[in-house]
Amino acid sequence: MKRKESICSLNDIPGIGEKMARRFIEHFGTEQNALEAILNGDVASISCIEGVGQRYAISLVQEVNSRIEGVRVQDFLKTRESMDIYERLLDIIKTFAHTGYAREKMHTFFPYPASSRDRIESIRISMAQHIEHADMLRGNEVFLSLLSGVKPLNLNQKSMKVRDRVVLTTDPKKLEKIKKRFGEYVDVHLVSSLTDVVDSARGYSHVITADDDLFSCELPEDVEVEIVPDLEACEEWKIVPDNEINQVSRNLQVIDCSLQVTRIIREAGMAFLQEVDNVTLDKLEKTICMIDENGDVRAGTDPEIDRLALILGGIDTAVGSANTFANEELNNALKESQLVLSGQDMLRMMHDNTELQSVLENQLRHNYVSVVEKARKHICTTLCLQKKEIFFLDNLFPQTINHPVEADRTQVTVLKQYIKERIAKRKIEHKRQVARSLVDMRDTIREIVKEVLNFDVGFTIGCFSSEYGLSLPRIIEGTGVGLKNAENLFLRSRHGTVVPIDYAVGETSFSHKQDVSRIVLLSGVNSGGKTSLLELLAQCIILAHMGFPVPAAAMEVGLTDGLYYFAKSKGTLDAGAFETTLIDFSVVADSSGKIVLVDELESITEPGASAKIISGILEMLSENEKSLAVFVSHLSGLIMENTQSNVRVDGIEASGLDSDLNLIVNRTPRYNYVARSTPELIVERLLRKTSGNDHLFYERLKSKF
Ligand SMILES: Nc1ncnc2c1ncn2[C@@H]1O[C@H](COP(=O)(O)OP(=O)(O)OP(=O)(O)O)[C@@H](O)[C@H]1O
Repeated sequence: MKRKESICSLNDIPGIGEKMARRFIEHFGTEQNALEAILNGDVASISCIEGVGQRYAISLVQEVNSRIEGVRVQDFLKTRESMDIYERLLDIIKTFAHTGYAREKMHTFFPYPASSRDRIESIRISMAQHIEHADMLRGNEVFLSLLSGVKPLNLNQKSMKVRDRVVLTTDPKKLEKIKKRFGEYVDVHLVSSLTDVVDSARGYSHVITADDDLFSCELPEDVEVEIVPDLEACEEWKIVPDNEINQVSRNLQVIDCSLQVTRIIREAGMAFLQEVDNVTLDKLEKTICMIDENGDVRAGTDPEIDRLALILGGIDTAVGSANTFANEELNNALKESQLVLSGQDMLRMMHDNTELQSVLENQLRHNYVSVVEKARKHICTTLCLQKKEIFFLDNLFPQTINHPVEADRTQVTVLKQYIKERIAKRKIEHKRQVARSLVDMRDTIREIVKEVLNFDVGFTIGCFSSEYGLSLPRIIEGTGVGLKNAENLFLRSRHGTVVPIDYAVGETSFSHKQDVSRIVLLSGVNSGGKTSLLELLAQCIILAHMGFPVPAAAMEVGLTDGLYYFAKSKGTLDAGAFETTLIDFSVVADSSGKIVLVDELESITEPGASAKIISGILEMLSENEKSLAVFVSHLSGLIMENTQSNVRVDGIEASGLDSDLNLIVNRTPRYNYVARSTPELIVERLLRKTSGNDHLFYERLKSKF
């Protein structure tokens, strides 16, 4: 086991060089955030950093954990195959995660050796709560879909420059300071005359200044300047509320889902995130409701902005229908118009064209004025215009009579511009309000999202446990493993149902007739379930040492220092590979506590020699009081002939074939019983399934038994 270390900065983490540290800081915003992500095991977020894959992220988090806790994954999982079982277990558990965060964080759970009993105990304590949470909420579809919408906050995006805002100052010294603070987000200009101010201001919808000296002069009516005293020291949300809002708006769905998840957990009666009270949750919900995903003011949250937006959106249509209305009305009036001229009038007109024009115009003016006035009023009522806005339309229709009547587009454009500026100003105020609240709630937001993500970590384990009906094992003193109604998870996830097994090795209260043999040979029928039982033992032992519940109705286990699982080798090995296998096994000779599970080691060489090697290994193991071993073998008789030690032989036996020609197997081993491999049953099955030449072939083989 390694010495415990403390990690206080990215520099303390081996493997993170300067370049990588920069990427971490860029991604997480600050070094503190980056460090927190690593220490919290946020594999999902770390994997998103450019040039960091999931594998690296997992190994980095594991490495840091192992430095802090002084334990590595390999400390308990002593062989590649035990590591494989652990990884296959994780694959099953991970399918119960609702967030990528929890899915990846599962890699930070691993089995601890007996020396880390405190760590195992503390994880075990939290399990009851995880299972309770899962039982209450795993059937709640709304909750599950909200939880799936949560992911780590995206805080690494840089704020965009706001193009329609400018800060003006008359002081070159202030200019530098203001530029330094806000230059990245808004334009900052130096002005020295009223003309400068007007020129600068007209290009922006919002103008801010720190100095009131120059601006006390008379500004044109269309130039509005906001004076913010002590600009260098004022809060950022006043000048660029957009920054604070954008941090939230790009995470809006995540925050909203986290809020709803928090509420549902609490409504289910569970204590969750107690440091954030419901009043704060309400306030946060109200605040985030005021903005949309683009950081804009959400429609429906400010009646004045909504009114102005309606004007902007409806003005073209309203003017269009006013034109139509005016022309129709005028045409109707013209139809009924007649002109009666006196002789004198006629004479005057003959001499002067303008006279004709003025007579005609006088005749029509009354109709024209009343029609265009009606049309103009129609626009004002349709768009609910207010006094100042109506003023822009005073001259919407030309004074001189034109036919067809056409509203003056430039008037409309000026009104639109005015409305746009009003909206921009109003939005600034609205955004400032929102940003100010968000600044206060910045930590709360992080806390909520973080806690919900961590909730899913426990919830994942809880759902896994509830789905498979797992139970927490009882930790006992001494060397032993006992299982009641245990079910191999790999078989269950593949086949759905399996036959539950009772089995015990060593000193447990489940042990058969007080038999406390620690070293066992497991014999039995082909395809009887020996490998599956060995795997089942490994699964339960690994999960128990992780502090997790196990796939058994009950389990007793004495904690051990390491698990050695050796899977079945694929055939007789050549000399080199045989030597390597023996070297692999030499590790079992040390005096540490260990559980050794071995599947058909005999195939490494010829049966006689294998039996001798296996008996030698068993003898060594039996001499170590703290070791426990189960060796699956078809050579139990031969091995027992070669050993002097106290080795028990158990057996899984088949009693025959059922009507469908399947083996009738008792999957639970019989204690102290050498079960035959009964290959004759397989031959029998083939015999009964075939006919003709094949049948004759199997008949011949059968006669040999
Ligand atoms: N407890 C069980 N419940 C249901 N089916 C089981 C159980 N154990 C094993 N099986 C079934 O039996 C098959 C064979 O099991 P397994 O490979 O463990 O047998 P084995 O005894 O190791 O065989 P061999 O001696 O040929 O290596 C499994 O694939 C599985 O389908």
